Amino acid sequence: MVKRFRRGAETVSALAGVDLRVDPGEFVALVGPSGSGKSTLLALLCGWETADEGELAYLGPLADRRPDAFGWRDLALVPQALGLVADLSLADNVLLPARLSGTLAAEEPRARSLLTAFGVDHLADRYPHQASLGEQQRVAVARALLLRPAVLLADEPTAHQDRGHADRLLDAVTDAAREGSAVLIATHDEIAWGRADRVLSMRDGVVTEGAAS
Ligand SMILES: Nc1ncnc2c1ncn2[C@@H]1O[C@H](COP(=O)(O)OP(=O)(O)OP(=O)(O)O)[C@@H](O)[C@H]1O
Repeated sequence: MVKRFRRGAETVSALAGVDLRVDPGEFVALVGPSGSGKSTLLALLCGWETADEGELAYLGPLADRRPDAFGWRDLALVPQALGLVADLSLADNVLLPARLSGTLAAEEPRARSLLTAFGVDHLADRYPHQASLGEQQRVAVARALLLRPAVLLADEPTAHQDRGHADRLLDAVTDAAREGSAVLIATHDEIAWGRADRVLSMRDGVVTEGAAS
């Protein structure tokens, strides 16, 4: 896939010909310097942006559908900016995918257990602005995991965490892959690279297999 952005007279080639495949059950870490195109790739994969050239195809039960029409059960994203809803409590943010899919009561126990696993259960009734950035990030990951999405995308999901909380998030992400999700996370966290099934390196809008030396 190729993606260019216009910046005044300048054209930025954010993705210069990216070719990748992620299978169900696989945990793939995407590493690369700032500005190399990681967020742009995730934006294409979730349907926020469209490629200028090339093709994005989801297979299996997601085949022949556009990602911008996917529900939270199909694809969940943890964006770099987290995207929590400011006027919902942290618990209600986690439960939002269930509320939108009409399965609120059924998912309440899982929401509670994710909040507990991520050490934010005692903050369940607070609003995002009343929580630290790291706590908000853990809530955003819990929301993404809630409905066990077929595709899980996350942009630097451990960026605001200490090692202990980062490891708990990585445990949950690894579990998601073991339960069948196709997982792709952009990360600078070297521990995450070690836990992934595969590492892809991104530089100047190009992806190569393996960690860059
Ligand atoms: N909307 C946009 N308009 C113009 N240029 C953009 C836009 N979005 C991204 N870019 C440029 O595309 C390139 C790739 O950006 P991207 O955000 O994908 O990088 P990244 O690898 O995710 O960086 P970081 O690790 O800092 O989040 C950068 O040169 C960036 O400045």
